[in-house]
Amino acid sequence: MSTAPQLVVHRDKDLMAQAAAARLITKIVDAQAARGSASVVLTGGRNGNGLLAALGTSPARDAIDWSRLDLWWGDERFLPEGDPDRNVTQAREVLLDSVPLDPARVHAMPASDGPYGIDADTAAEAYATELAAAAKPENHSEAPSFDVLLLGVGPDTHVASLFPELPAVRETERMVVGVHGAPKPPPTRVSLTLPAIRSAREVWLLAAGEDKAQAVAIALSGAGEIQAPAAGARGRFRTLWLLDSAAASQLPRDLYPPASA
Ligand SMILES: O=C1O[C@H](COP(=O)(O)O)[C@@H](O)[C@H](O)[C@H]1O
Repeated sequence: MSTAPQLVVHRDKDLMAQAAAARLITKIVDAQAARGSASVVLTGGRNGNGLLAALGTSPARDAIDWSRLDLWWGDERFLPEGDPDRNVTQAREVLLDSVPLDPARVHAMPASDGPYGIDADTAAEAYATELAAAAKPENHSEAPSFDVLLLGVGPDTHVASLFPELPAVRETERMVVGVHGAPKPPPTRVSLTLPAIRSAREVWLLAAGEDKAQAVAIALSGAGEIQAPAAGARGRFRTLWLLDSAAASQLPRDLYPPASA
């Protein structure tokens, strides 16, 4: 199953982050009530970290049972453990170090000084093995059925570390790949692929700011996923674009939804 994108436009990026955080808290609490635990795939970048920071200051964060939450990553900059540019380092700083997570449920992607050495392809294979171990037979996928998979949208329409025209966005079999020659530093990364992204129940794409406006308009106007990877990111039950008004400013009239403040 694949879902048509739904759009929610907020007044500005702070309100977008707070509303997305509130939405995520509800989704996690609901999933824990329905299935005992919840699984969320985190994204890096300004909007992903903005959401986590907003979640950290929300009084409702205590509604989450943090010990029954699995966290995964959509991509990672392939750098040494603790490097300030790693997505997991930034996520720990803005939120993860201040909540009572079960460390065994925090599935960070390998670092370049980790057990798989400096080979991003081997690191990607190891992460794929970890995903497969968490997948259930009824998922019919080599990846778990994540409750929510978050993706920041880059100004060039990249999501996770799937950049336009690079081999990673063309992958149709593997769940995780090493990325080489990324146009945004660092050049070496590890990323979920579109098939892995599409195994999620819900995919939420986050974009705020004028510099994202063109990417949002292109991805939502029928572009192909090889040229505009964000266009290929879809959830099985829901695909939600969470925007601020600046990022929505170049959307064609027929796509622009009423502002939801
Ligand atoms: O490098 C990355 O960029 C994207 C988007 O980041 P942003 O700062 O332009 O919002 C991010 O989602 C991805 O996880 C990250 O590795």
